[in-house]
Amino acid sequence: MHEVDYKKMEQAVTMILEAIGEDPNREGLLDTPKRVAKMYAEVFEGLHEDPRQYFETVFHENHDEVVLVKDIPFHSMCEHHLVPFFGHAHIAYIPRDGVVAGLSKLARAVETTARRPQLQERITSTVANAIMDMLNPVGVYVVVEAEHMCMTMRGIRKPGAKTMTTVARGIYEHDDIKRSEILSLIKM
Ligand SMILES: Nc1nc2c(ncn2[C@@H]2O[C@H](COP(=O)(O)OP(=O)(O)OP(=O)(O)O)[C@@H](O)[C@H]2O)c(=O)[nH]1
Ligand SMILES: [Zn+2]
Repeated sequence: MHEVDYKKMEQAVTMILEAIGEDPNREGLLDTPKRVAKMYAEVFEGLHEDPRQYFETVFHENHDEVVLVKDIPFHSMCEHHLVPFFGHAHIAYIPRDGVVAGLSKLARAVETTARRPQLQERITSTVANAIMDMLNPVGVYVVVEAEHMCMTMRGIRKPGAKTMTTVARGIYEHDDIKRSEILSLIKM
């Protein structure tokens, strides 16, 4: 388990406040470095976690059609600007030989993967690969939609712009009908 260096984060936040011309000693800012350090520790707590851990326990159920968990909300931090991006992940897979995961574990995999400096594409592929590696399903299709604050509050300033990323593995790589089925279930 990697220990977070709170002291170092507090010093860094104090330096940022000084650098923008603030007075880190004024009353309202006195506890800010501590709060920010705690906040970063929380939003980056998935950094040294492996989402595959959630699929170590599996169940056996005679279900050979799609399992889709949709509208899984997540928050992450864009690795380029360290500002939030957030939205929803949708995860579909077709079990092989009746090997299914606990439903909450799909959401846990998203949560762990999102809680580190990230790119939306990498969240999408990391989750898909973890399920592929651990459940060996017939196919996995992961769709992520998110709004990036780095495109909203700064830079290009386009609030409302949504980024969609998809990763298809197994049967979904070559089967557009199966992919369309998932996309229409997501829209329902
Ligand atoms: N592919 C990808 N790009 C991202 C993600 N989050 C942020 N970005 C982009 O990362 C890019 C960084 O571009 P740079 O030119 O290095 O940085 P910048 O000058 O701050 O860019 P602008 O945002 O265009 O002002 C920007 O285009 C962001 O929109 C992500 O999850 N995936
Ligand atoms: Zn960004």
